Amino acid sequence: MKKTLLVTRPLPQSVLDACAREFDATFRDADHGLTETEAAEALGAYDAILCTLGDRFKAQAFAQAGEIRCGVLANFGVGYNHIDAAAAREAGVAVSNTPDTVTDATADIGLTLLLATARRAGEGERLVRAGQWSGWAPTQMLGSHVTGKTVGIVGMGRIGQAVAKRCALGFDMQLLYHSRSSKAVPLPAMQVDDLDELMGSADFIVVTVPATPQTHHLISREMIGLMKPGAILINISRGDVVDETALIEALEAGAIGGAGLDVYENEPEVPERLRKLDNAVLLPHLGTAALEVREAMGRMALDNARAWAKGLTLPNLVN
Ligand SMILES: NC(=O)C1=CN([C@@H]2O[C@H](COP(=O)(O)OP(=O)(O)OC[C@H]3O[C@@H](n4cnc5c(N)ncnc54)[C@H](O)[C@@H]3O)[C@@H](O)[C@H]2O)C=CC1
Ligand SMILES: O=C(O)C(=O)COP(=O)(O)O
Repeated sequence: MKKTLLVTRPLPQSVLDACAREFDATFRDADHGLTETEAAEALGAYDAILCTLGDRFKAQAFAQAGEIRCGVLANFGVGYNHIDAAAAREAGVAVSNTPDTVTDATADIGLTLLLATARRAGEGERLVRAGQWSGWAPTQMLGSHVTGKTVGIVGMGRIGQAVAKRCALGFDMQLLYHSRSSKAVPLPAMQVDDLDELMGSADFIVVTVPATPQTHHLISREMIGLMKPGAILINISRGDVVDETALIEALEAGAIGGAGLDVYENEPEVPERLRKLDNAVLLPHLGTAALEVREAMGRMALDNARAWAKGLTLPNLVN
C-alpha cells in the first residue's frame, strides 16, 4: 500500500503529478504556511510531509502533536529555519532539504538586486510608469557604477560562491568574504575573519548565510554603522539575519547608499517606512521563483520522501 503524503502548498503541476504517482497524496489548497497547530495535526495524520518555508514545524508543533505518524519532512527549499530539526530528530522525524537546485536562481536574484539598487532601476521604473520622465539628462538619476567595485560576501557557501562568480567574472569586481570556515574558492577572493572589516571596506555587501541562532541580526545596527557612505546592502538569505529597524534608520538618514532586499523579518509584512524609501529595492522573496527551479526543487524533495518510504538513506538529510 502507498504511504500517505501531505503536500502543504500548491506546487508546479508536474511535481504534484509525480507525488500522486508515488504516494497516496493529499494536496493542501492554501497558499499560506501551516500554523504550529496545523503542523502538529499533520505530524499525527500523515506518513510523510512535503513542506515549505512558512510551515511552522517548531518545537511546539512536535510537543503538541501527541502520537507522531510522520517519518519525514521533505522540505521544498534549502533553508529550513522554519523547522526545529533537533526536535524533529528527537521525535524520530527525518528532515531533508533541496540544496544546489536553488543556487543559481538565488544568486541571479542577488545580482538583480545589486544592479537595480546601484543603478536606481526601481526608482527609474516608477518615474516612467508615473508619466513623469522628462527625457534624458546628463545628471539625471545618477547611481553607483558596479564594474570594478568591491563586493563583500557574508556566508561563502553555495549561493555565496555563485554570487562571487557572477561578480568577479561578469563585473570584474574584487571579492572579500566572511564565512564560518575558509573555502577553496576558485577565484581571487580574500577571506576576512572580522565581519567589521568586511562591513567597513566593501562597496556592496551580499548576505548569503542561513538563518540560525548564531546569524540572527548578524548584520546588526553596529555592523550597518560600519558601512561606507554610499555602500549598498543586499539580503537574499533570510530577513532576520539583518536588523531591519536599524537598516531602515540608516536608509532614512542616507547613511548608506541603499539596500536590495528579497527577504524580510516578518514576511509577508514589509514595514511601511521601508516601502516609502526610494533607496531600497524590494522583491517579494523571488530567489528561486523560476518554473524549472521550482520543478527541480519538487523532484528533489520527492526523491527524499521516496528514499524514506523505501527505508533508504535520504540523499539530503539534515538532521
Ligand atoms: N531568497 C531566497 O529565495 C533564498 C534564500 N536562501 C537562503 O540562503 C541560505 C544559504 O543557502 P546555501 O548557500 O545553499 O547554504 P550553504 O550552507 O551552502 O552556505 C551558507 C554559508 O554560510 C556560512 N555560515 C553559516 N553560519 C555562519 C556564521 N554564523 N557566520 C559566518 N558564516 C556562516 C557557512 O559556512 C556557509 O558557507 C539558505 O539557508 C536560505 O536561508 C536559499 C535559497 C533561496
Ligand atoms: O530554499 C530556500 O531556502 C528558499 O528560500 C527557497 O524558497 P522559495 O520556495 O524560493 O521561497
